Amino acid sequence: MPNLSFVSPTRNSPWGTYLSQIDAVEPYLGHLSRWVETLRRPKRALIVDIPIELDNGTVAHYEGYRVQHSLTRGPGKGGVRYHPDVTLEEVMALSAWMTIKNAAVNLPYGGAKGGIRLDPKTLSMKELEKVTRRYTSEIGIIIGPTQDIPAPDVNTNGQIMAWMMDTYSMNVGATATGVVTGKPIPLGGSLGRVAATGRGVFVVGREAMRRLGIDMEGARVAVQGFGNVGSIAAKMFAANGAKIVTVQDHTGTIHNDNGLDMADLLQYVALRGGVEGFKGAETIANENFWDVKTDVLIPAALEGQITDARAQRISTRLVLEGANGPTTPDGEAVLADRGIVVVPDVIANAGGVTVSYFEWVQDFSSFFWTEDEINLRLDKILIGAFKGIWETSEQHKIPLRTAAFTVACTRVLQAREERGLYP
Ligand SMILES: NC(=O)C1=CN([C@@H]2O[C@H](COP(=O)(O)OP(=O)(O)OC[C@H]3O[C@@H](n4cnc5c(N)ncnc54)[C@H](O)[C@@H]3O)[C@@H](O)[C@H]2O)C=CC1
Ligand SMILES: O=C(O)CCC(=O)C(=O)O
Repeated sequence: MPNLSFVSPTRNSPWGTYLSQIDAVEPYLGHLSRWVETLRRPKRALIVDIPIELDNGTVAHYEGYRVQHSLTRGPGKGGVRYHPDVTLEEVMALSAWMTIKNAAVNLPYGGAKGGIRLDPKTLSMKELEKVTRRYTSEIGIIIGPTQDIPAPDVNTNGQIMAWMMDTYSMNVGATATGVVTGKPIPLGGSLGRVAATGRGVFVVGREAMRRLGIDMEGARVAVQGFGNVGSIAAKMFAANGAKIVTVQDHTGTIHNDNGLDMADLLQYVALRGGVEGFKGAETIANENFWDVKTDVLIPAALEGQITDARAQRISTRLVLEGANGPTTPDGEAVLADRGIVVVPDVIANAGGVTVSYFEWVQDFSSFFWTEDEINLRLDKILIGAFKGIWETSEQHKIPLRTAAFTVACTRVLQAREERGLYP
């Protein structure tokens, strides 16, 4: 299985999952399959040591990464994750999924991702700021508004982006708003970016439901992960008539067969940091999340959640991937056998990077759009991209994931071919 000396993926690990997705698309690439090997290796991977002085006076070292999987269609683009389980292999896979996602919605970017192996909940704000600034300086040699543009991902947000933008700007001696997206509005952030990924999950989900004949009104929805992506997707599904029956986050799993009250739950989570203990729902065992009968299941937390064993138990019609890489190859095979449709991450959660692109364009032109303009353009791009992927899936009789990869990899490899190889 290992195709590179510096990682040891397994079949269902993130990079192993990505490689199996590339294997699946290869037969649909025609003469471009000659170039497919470029997709099986990252262009560039940087590992950095991040030493900081903690509040108690001791020195701690953290491991950070920035991987640029592809720069063929434009600058690298993709988020930065803070999590204790972050590894080089995971960041490689996340960066590769950015290449595919950006091409699937036809944004003029390659793909990149970054991360720091740490638990931000154990750090004070001051320590978090130090880690962020040091990490930004260390990766400063490969990022920049026309080179690679980070953004928020798990456990990072507008504040982290503000520190990154400020550090990079200090180092280059000029304010560089375009170096990161997902910034606070006063620093050149875009209206609509915070909600964009969750909004996109809803918009793409609604399109898929329409095609599959699933009524939005009363549809039973379960959501794993109630952070930026999961909470906003859940709110939009509920606002459009669906019933959010089950929500799981890192604190626990709650269930209400009549539908959870989203306004109350959002307020509760904002105050308490998690869903555990929410009144108006029963608490169920975490593993039972996978047994709840639903019409739509939205994994919106981490990779590798839908394993073979869980896929056997899932009772739903549509899996809508808010998270990156939530379904393992073994899990996906079982879902396919059972006739459960999967709308893949590379289109379902592409709303965030699409509005990041709008933010980058607005920063370059110093001309800012209204939220209505942003949402209109976002919906149009996602609906158009999903239509193309759906039609490709019907044309070749292939799953939506392979169809999305066919559209995206064709764009990347066409660009690769036209650029040529020689320096
Ligand atoms: N923020 C963004 O714009 C985008 C995020 N994504 C992906 O969406 C997913 C979620 O990201 P965000 O919402 O931004 O992160 P977040 O940090 O805002 O929220 C993460 C959520 O996952 C939950 N979670 C963590 N570990 C869990 C576990 N073991 N079991 C159940 N729940 C768990 C947390 O409690 C939290 O509710 C990730 O896969 C990320 O890569 C994809 C596209 C864009
Ligand atoms: O907004 C961005 O640039 C990237 C978001 C991201 O990391 C993702 O789509 O997974």
